[in-house]
Amino acid sequence: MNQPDLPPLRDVINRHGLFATKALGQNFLFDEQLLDRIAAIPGKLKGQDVLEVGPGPGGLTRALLRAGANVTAIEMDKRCLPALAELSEAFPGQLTVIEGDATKIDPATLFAGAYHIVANLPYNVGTALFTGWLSGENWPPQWASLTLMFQLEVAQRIIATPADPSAFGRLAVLAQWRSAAKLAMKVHRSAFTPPPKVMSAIVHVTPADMPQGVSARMLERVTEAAFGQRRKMLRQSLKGLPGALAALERLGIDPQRRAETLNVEEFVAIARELTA
Ligand SMILES: C[S@@+](CC[C@H](N)C(=O)[O-])C[C@H]1O[C@@H](n2cnc3c(N)ncnc32)[C@H](O)[C@@H]1O
Repeated sequence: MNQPDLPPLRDVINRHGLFATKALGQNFLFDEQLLDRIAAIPGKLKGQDVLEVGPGPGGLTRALLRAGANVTAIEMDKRCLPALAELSEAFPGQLTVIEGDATKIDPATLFAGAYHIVANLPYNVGTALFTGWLSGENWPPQWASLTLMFQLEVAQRIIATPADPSAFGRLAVLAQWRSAAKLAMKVHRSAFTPPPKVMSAIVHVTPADMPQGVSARMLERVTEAAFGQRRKMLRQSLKGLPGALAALERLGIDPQRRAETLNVEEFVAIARELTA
């Protein structure tokens, strides 16, 4: 496919005066090879719908458009809109830009069918968006995959198992009980302008089967209680959740264990026992 000639991203930034703003979590990526590798993580995107949160000057957006995706991008920073309009012109009919706050827009209202979410997320809202996309009783979700940049430490919490007790917690259970979550790529801090203080990583998540007979809300209540007091034994941390101690007994789970020693399946089993 013929690709349009695009100016280097640094020129775009300079021409539009897009100096990075810390309050908006702006750390831009300029390395187009790296951006193409990120856009390849979800698999073939030709003709597929993609939601991008926070396109900024459009580095990742270009890569997604080059891969043939139809991109809907939500950006809060008005200053970026002229640069994104140029991209729209370069890839006719492939890019729709919505000016707004992604935390206030339900992606389901933007797409008729399945879509992928790909984003170099603003760190200040990344975890909230991620947990929102993974929550709710309806499963499978309308999104077909999530490909998201996080601080490395957050990425490690998402993919953690009880073998890594300091990282394993609510985020891991939420990301793994009905999805497959993997660390797709580590990204060095020097790849960003300006470089953030910490390293980053891209997590790739695809929906899996939802275990039968378990309410998502109940699982959240169990993990909230258990990890809310993670140093305490379950018999203490789950005491306030009606029926939880009896459920542990029925399941043969030792109430003297601590939350971080339970695997995802055990959390699911407890929530199932408590789901009416
Ligand atoms: C880490 S930068 C990534 C920029 C670009 N995608 C890249 O990879 O170079 C995050 C972007 O998200 C935007 N942003 C921050 N909060 C947002 C929100 N609540 N809704 C939509 N965009 C937001 C910022 O303005 C910024 O452009």
